[in-house]
Amino acid sequence: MPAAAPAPAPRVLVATAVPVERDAVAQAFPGPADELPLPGATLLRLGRRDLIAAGVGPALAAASTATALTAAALAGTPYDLVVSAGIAGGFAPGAPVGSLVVADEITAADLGAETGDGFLPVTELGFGTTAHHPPESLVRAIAAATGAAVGAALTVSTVTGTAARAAALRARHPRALTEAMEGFGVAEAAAAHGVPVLELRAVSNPVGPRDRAAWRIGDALAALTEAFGKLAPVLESWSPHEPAES
Ligand SMILES: O=C(O)c1cccc(C(=O)CC[C@H]2O[C@@H](n3cnc4c(=O)[nH]cnc43)[C@H](O)[C@@H]2O)c1
Repeated sequence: MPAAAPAPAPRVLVATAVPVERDAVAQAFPGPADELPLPGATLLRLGRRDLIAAGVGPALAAASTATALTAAALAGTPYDLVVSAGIAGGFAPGAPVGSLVVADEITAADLGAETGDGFLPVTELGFGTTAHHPPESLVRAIAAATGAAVGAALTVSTVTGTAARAAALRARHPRALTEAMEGFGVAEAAAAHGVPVLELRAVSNPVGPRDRAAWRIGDALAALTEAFGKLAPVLESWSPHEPAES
């Protein structure tokens, strides 16, 4: 009997916030790129990987990601995996500037209600969800290939600018390694389509008191390019058999 043909590499959508992050990811995938206009955003197609600068913040990131997922599904070429990627703030000491983090949990850290007794997550108000969980085996494989630390990636709508807020977030989320603004929005869109999600972040600044001089965006973008270079073979050999979670 002839050997079965190898499964095609998974179709992957990488959603960054801004074009400079998208271009840092694209540098890891040499070859010609096609541009495909969508409502509100443009896809950059590099083989079986599509890259989108989905916008800053969870709402725009969710809308753009959902548009790309829907367009792919309607074209009969649905994605197998969505990756939220970009720069982030890092919580000390686990995620120093320049380091890489792959999320085993993507958490909406400020989705809820403030009360006299503290913050209540939206789930305790009886709504929705506050966390998505990427496929465990893929997270482990990516950490091994890239040297990324594994932990929770927080998504916020307001960038932390004080030590007190950083401490409050860490008290509520002791496993948090990063803070960024898109991961949960991207994950909500992926979950609505039943597609697994990852979040990969390169740390550009510490989470804490506002200090623009301490930002190392260039270093973080270079770390992102290097990480996606190491990630490519892992993604290509990954088989999307682990069920998507919510
Ligand atoms: O002006 C400031 O103080 C300031 C501080 C942190 C981030 C910003 C941004 O406008 C960048 C938002 C953009 O980058 C990601 N990002 C990077 N670092 C962080 C962070 O510490 N907390 C939240 N988001 C961060 C984020 O995902 C956005 O795409 C301005």
